[in-house]
Amino acid sequence: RLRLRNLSPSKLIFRPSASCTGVGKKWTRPTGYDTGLKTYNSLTKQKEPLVLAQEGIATWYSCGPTVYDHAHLGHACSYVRFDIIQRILSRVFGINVIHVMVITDIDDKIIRRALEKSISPTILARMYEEEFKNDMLALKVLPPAVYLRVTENIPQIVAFIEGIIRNEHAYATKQGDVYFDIGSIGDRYGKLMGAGDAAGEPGDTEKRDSRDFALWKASKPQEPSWESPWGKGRPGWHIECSTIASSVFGSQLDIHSGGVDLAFPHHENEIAQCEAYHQCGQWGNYFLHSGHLHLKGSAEKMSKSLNNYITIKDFLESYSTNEFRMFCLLTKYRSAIDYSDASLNEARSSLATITAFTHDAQAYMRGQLQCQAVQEGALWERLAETKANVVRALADDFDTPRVVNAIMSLVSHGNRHLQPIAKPDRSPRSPAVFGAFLTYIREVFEVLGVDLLDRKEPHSVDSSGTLENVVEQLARFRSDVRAFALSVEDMPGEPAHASPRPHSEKLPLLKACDTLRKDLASIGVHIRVSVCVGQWRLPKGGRVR
Ligand SMILES: Nc1ncnc2c1ncn2[C@@H]1O[C@H](COP(=O)(O)OP(=O)(O)OP(=O)(O)O)[C@@H](O)[C@H]1O
Ligand SMILES: [Zn+2]
Repeated sequence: RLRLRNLSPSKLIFRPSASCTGVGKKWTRPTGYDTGLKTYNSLTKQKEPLVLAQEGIATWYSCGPTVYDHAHLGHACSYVRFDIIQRILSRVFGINVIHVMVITDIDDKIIRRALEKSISPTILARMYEEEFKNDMLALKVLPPAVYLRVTENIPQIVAFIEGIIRNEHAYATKQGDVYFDIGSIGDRYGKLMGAGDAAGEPGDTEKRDSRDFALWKASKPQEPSWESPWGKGRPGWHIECSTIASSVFGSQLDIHSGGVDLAFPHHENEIAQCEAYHQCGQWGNYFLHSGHLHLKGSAEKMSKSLNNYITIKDFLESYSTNEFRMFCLLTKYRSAIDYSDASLNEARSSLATITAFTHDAQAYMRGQLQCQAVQEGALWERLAETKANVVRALADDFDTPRVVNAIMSLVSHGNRHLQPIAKPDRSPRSPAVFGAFLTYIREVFEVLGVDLLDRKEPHSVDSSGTLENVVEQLARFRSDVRAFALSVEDMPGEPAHASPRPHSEKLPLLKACDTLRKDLASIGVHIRVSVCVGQWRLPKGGRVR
């Protein structure tokens, strides 16, 4: 253990004071800082109060991708969902999340794919790692505090295995493999998912128990390998995560995350290794698992190995980052999610409804949209209720569908008051409360990583900004012309009580205004009839097609 500490510089920077708790198989509620939130813990299969070892800090380890192919929407879904949770923890509840992610840059699939392509496994892995990071940036996933590669942590992994052997929970075989000795921890194996498949990994006949899994694999010809006390070889899969998480966070971890497929055997084995190495009863306090993304109608998850995937890049040709996030927000992070054009269109249309409301609220605030008087007090109350409901939903296992529902209901409430009226009305106006609706809705989505302002690349901001100005000028001009056409002068010889009608000479002007409105509508720019100034709405993306 001392050797590992010496080899791991990150330990010098951050070492939590709390040590791991718990004995036996049963989960022990951690001691420390109660966040007031509840989260579903796969260790207990129920929601538990989220208690962190240190006030205001969450140590979080997540399994990263195995980089041998393009990242797909399954990955996107898992990492976006956890990004949303981390944003909620930090931006709503003020918790500093220290997130560490491993990049699996050596394993059987990488070696196989590199051989097929006749390139080195390192080159292959770096290529797809870079692509993964760029895809995550495109999806606005906040990067972890640090990415750590397996191949850059081999001495730490060797030292960690030595520690487990020293504690008599692992053994080396004559062939130069090292196995975890499941029998040595008795019935404590299986605290996450149960004892699992009795057959275990296929392999060495020198295994003491068929369930024993590899910590170190003796090298085969043509495979990358590293020196070790057991001869040349490379790490098994699970040991990378136990070592890297421990090298940064020590013997105790608040939160561990990954897709649900990783719960067994990967996370189960990580737990066994860490508790054997640190000689403690509860290394990771909370295990969070995200549900799988499936192509609609398919029972299988989207997967590189099944070759049934859509890459993130291809997806972003047709849909936006905001739309993908909204698609993720509409389901709970733990549930399986069906991918189809219909579900993406539902996300698109929810976003469009919210954006339309923000435009209408702005038009109302500018005085471009005239509506009937509103009961302002009731609107303020409604806003306060929504705020409280949103925080309650977020604190209840990060229930984002409930949050979206609460916001949609606020929007439809606001929309009911923003119906344009055709006749001037001198009743009092309430712009401030609509401003409050608008900023609150923007803030909530900003926290969740959806940018309602939809800021574009600089060049498109310019062109859409110019277009907005042109359309605004046009709407104003049309509105002035229309007001003039509708104005009624006293006509000599007509009785004062005659119903006011525009002069017949002005009728072509009114017709032209109408035609302009219809023509603009056909290209997606909607001018809503209002007595004051024309209010218009641009099509999505600010482009006139
Ligand atoms: N279809 C999916 N839905 C949700 N999460 C997924 C999906 N596919 C992979 N993940 C998650 O993405 C993360 C990285 O996965 P990894 O690169 O190890 O993929 P994998 O499961 O090996 O991929 P594949 O099955 O495509 O080969 C893991 O947490 C995994 O659970
Ligand atoms: Zn892992």
